[in-house]
This record gives sequence, structure tokens and C-alpha cells, in this order.
Amino acid sequence: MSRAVLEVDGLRAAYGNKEVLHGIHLHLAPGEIVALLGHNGAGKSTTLRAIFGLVPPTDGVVRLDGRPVHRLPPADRVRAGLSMTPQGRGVFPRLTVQENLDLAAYTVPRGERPERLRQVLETFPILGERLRQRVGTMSGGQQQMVALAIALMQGPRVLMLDEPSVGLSPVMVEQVLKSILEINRRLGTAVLLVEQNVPAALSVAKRVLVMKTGRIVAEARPEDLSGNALWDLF
Ligand SMILES: Nc1ncnc2c1ncn2[C@@H]1O[C@H](COP(=O)(O)OP(=O)(O)OP(=O)(O)O)[C@@H](O)[C@H]1O
Repeated sequence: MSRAVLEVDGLRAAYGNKEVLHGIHLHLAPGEIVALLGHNGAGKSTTLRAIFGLVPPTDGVVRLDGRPVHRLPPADRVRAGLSMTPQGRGVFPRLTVQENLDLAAYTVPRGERPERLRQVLETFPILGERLRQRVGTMSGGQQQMVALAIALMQGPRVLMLDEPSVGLSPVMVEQVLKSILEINRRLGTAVLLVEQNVPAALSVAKRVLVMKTGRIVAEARPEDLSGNALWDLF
């Protein structure tokens, strides 16, 4: 098996003195899409935030391509190849698409920015037609595409997405899932996807991990989950 692109080992995190992650172990192979599922409050968002460095881990190791990154600030994790689209999308609604993408490129060396922008617009042609539109005036699905495009500007090896389908109509969920698959296929980006929409997650993931009260309690492949088998894991 090829070496994991992301490895998380014994990750613990707390809010104040309340520990909410009790030792998370997970890994992603290069180009793999893994879904992290679980009930509200299980700790899925905190897992992504701790991997990204927004919540300081109290213990554990995060490695990207074998290199420890858990002591780096988030901007340096981005430079190392890790990007995250937070819940609520993390776009600047009053700015245009172009301005959002320019801001996203702050970690990218200046000379590489035009080529990066070209690649991103190749993946999201609709954004190329709307570079001067304010993001807040776009539909929810298009705003989610801007959020994905922002992450892609950073050229990630691993993309973490926190509930990209939330608040979207079924048609838009479909579009966003297509975009995730397209990014994965064209660029070989590994994806760690947190989703409440279980069918959506199962339709794109190669593997699912189930979290319960701060721990990963089960792992399965979507094709092995027939009928109620998934719900038995929760
Ligand atoms: N900023 C915070 N301050 C204090 N406690 C928090 C904070 N954010 C989350 N928690 C608590 O941490 C635990 C894990 O929450 P988290 O948001 O990671 O779960 P989740 O699985 O992502 O749930 P959801 O799907 O509702 O977002 C919960 O008990 C939650 O109440």
C-alpha cells in the first residue's frame, strides 16, 4: 500500500477543560475520498478543526506526506498541502469571485498564481463567467463552488470539507458532489468529507468512518453496507 498522505494518530482536543476528542486515529491514502459520519455533537467538525490547527490539540500527531504538521499554524499547514472548507463555506460574500480567489492565493508564490487560477477555472468554468459577481448574490450551490475553488487555489494534497451539502437543494447537492469527484479525479486530491447527508457521502466516498462521542467507532466500505447495516454502526 502506498504511504498515507494524511495520518492522524491519537489526536485529542478540548474546549476549556472538557475533552471532546479522545484519541482519533485515521489515515487517507493519496487520492482517497473518506467520509466521516456521526450524530450531531459526535466531534466531526472538531476533528477537522484540530487537524487544521484551529483547535489546538492537547495530544496526538498529524502528518502530511509523513511530515509532522501538528505544531504548525494553519497557514503553514495550507502551504504543506492541507486545505479546509469550513461549515458555512468560509467565503467573503461582499467580495467578488475574483477577490475571493485572490485572497485565497495568499499562500501561493506570486509567479504560480495565474496558472493556479487557470486550473481552478478549468474545474469550475461557471466561476470564470462570474469573476466580477459578488459572492453573496450567488445561489447556495454556486457559493459552495466558490468555497471549493478557494480551497483549490491553495493546491491541496488533502482537502477537508465540513458539510458541503448543508442548506442546498437536491440538484445543487448533486452539483457539489460532482465537483468533489471532479477535483479528486483531475487533481488526485484526497478528500476527508464530513456529512450529515449520509446518502450523499456514500455516493462519493471509498471508505466511511463513524464517530461517536469523540472517538471513531467503526469503519466500512459503502459497497459492504446494504440495508440498515450502516445505521447499526452508529
Ligand atoms: N466552540 C465550542 N465550545 C465549546 N464546546 C464546543 C464548541 N464547539 C463544539 N463543542 C462541543 O464539542 C462536541 C463536539 O462538537 P462538534 O461540533 O465537533 O460535533 P459534530 O459531530 O461536528 O456535530 P455537528 O454535526 O452538530 O456539527 C459537542 O459536545 C459540542 O457541544
